[in-house]
Amino acid sequence: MSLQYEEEPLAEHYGYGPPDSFPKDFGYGEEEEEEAEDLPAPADSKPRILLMGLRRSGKSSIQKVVFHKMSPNETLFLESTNKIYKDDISSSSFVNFQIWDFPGQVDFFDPTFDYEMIFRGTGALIFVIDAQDDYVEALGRLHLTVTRAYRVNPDINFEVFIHKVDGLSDDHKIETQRDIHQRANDDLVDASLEKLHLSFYLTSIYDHSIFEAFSKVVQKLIPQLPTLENLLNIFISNSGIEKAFLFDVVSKIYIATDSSPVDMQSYELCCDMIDVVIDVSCIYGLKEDGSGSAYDKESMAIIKLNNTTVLYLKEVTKFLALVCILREESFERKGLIDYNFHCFRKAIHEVFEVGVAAQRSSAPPPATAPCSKTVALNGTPRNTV
Ligand SMILES: Nc1nc2c(ncn2[C@@H]2O[C@H](COP(=O)(O)OP(=O)(O)OP(=O)(O)O)[C@@H](O)[C@H]2O)c(=O)[nH]1
Repeated sequence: MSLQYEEEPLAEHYGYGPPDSFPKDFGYGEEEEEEAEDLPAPADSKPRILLMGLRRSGKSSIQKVVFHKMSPNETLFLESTNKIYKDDISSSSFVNFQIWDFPGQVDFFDPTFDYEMIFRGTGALIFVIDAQDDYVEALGRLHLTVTRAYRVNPDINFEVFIHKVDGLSDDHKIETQRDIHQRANDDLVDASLEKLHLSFYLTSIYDHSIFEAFSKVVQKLIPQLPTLENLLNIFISNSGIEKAFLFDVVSKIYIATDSSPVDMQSYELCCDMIDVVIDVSCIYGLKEDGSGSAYDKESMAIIKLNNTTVLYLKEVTKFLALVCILREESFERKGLIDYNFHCFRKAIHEVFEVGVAAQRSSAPPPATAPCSKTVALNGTPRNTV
């Protein structure tokens, strides 16, 4: 990557603009693109993450902020969604899913709304509740939605985002979460659906909580997660590193971390580092004619903070970066860290190659078969409906 001055706006290269400017090719070049074409997956057969909830609860904002780099303030001008918006993000992200954003007023009794087909190919259903509003109606809708979905596909992960909590005090946040948790689960017990598990998250697009919550949602859908965690544990313990995150660079959601607890500040620090690296790279890293990529095999960065902490970022795959937090003393053994990283990177590639091989050898299921999970090129499961 050579550092050259580039006059064109950032949006042209890294999707800071409207959704259409999101980079289609965030990778290194044709070789890997061709490999991807070996495994065609019709858009509609990709596993889905559904975003549902009442009108104006914040569904489109979440999708735009997390996957399209829209700034939170811009979401004030989003128009109401009036049909299902399918967003296929797999060409620019490790997250090989379609995100389906539903209009607030979905009617399950409408015969044109084939909810069985929709829920059958769904990996996760995110139900968004506006915590700044009266949530009684939202809870009724949540119950109706999850019970319908569960009957069609009990394997769906049900995730509830208690959203817009930026407007609440800390006490109010906890109280709201407790109340929503209690009422939603009581409704399920009344319907004899104790087995249906709901996970709750407090989220806001105005801080990193929405990225953290999305990270957890996506992690549950990655079959290789335990292997990735193990590899990260081995890597950090042999390298004197305190914390390591494996990031999907484009969305800044972390797809795995070592097993030490995640503290929000460390996560935010690593997210900010990715922003800095990509911004600098967009301005100074592209060729004069605008070709090249803001993130490639050469991408790496070291940031030394004034509190003897070092942040170290290295490229792992076309979509993934490893971001580590370590002490300055440990960074003196950079040679060892780099050697361990080399082994770690190789192992990650092997993990995903096994996934690709498994997918190649498995015969495609018939079109009418029930949902079956295979593994996609980038490692995420690919459900076929
Ligand atoms: N304070 C705050 N406002 C938010 C947050 N997320 C979204 N909003 C605002 O909520 C409003 C509605 O957001 P949308 O994303 O359009 O909601 P939606 O659920 O997609 O609405 P429909 O398309 O009508 O179903 C917008 O004005 C957003 O700016 C948040 O985390 N905090």
